[in-house]
Amino acid sequence: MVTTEALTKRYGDRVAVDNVSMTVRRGEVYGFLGPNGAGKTTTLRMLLGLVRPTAGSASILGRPAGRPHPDLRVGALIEGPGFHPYLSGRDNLRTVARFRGFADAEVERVLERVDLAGRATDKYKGYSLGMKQRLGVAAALMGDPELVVLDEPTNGLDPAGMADMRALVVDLARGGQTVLLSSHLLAEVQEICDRVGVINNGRLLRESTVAEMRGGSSLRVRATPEPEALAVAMRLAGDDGVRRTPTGLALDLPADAAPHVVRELVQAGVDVLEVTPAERSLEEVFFEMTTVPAPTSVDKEPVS
Ligand SMILES: Nc1ncnc2c1ncn2[C@@H]1O[C@H](COP(=O)(O)OP(=O)(O)OP(=O)(O)O)[C@@H](O)[C@H]1O
Repeated sequence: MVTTEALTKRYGDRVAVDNVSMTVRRGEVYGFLGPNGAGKTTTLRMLLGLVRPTAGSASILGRPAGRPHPDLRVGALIEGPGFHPYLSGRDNLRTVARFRGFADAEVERVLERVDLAGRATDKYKGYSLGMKQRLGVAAALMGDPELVVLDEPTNGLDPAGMADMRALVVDLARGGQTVLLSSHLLAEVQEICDRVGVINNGRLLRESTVAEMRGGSSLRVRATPEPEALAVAMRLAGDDGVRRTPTGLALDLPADAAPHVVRELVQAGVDVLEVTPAERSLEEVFFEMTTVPAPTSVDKEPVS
């Protein structure tokens, strides 16, 4: 649905997007993940033809990015919706629909889709932030696009608004739409995305499925006495497959190995207090990828 090759955008000396090559596949929810200023919005703007790349190329639904085409079924919400405060949600969407050549029936369809039909006659200025954002998504959904691009769709929303937006994204994907969304929220991406591209300082650090990004699962074991437990753990998971943690041992074994581990520990006379399957969160992985080693004391400014 989307591919970019060495896509780059410079603003003067500043490189906002640096050699980004990414792929979004049909039917997936792709999370473009990175901290503020990482280059997410600039990349999305280039895909939509709102900003011209300095170098590299991008294609969207098989066509070069940035060239409008009547068959190009792409809907987008970039950097918050711009609606008229004194018009109702419905009238705002009707204005958009007229401009884009859609019938009023399409307005009703998208209002239903984002669960705003019941509040469609309320003025936009009276909407909650979550409703405003959903109205923006409704505008993006006109014409039933194959690809929906959403820039930080949950930014600034309260927990209920975030949950509504996440549910809406999952619902779009279930309905067959491909969703490309940006976010700085790892938990959110972990929850709703199939694949993730991690961007920092303009560079794409990694692109993979959420499961691949998090790596294999491990088993957390609390058992006593620990030296005996450690010996059994190393026999089962290998010398490199066991780590000591503040609460016990972490074994690089899948969750379904738990019964076997428990049996072996008990047979060795070890008391098993707890065995829990654990996966690394995307957050842990992200920090591993993006953390720059702290400067040594020699590099530090003298304290005055
Ligand atoms: N029009 C512009 N002129 C100059 N610099 C820009 C412009 N647009 C973006 N930048 C810079 O490019 C970098 C990437 O910005 P971008 O908005 O793409 O990041 P982002 O990941 O979307 O972050 P945020 O979540 O804060 O929007 C930032 O350093 C930003 O200051």
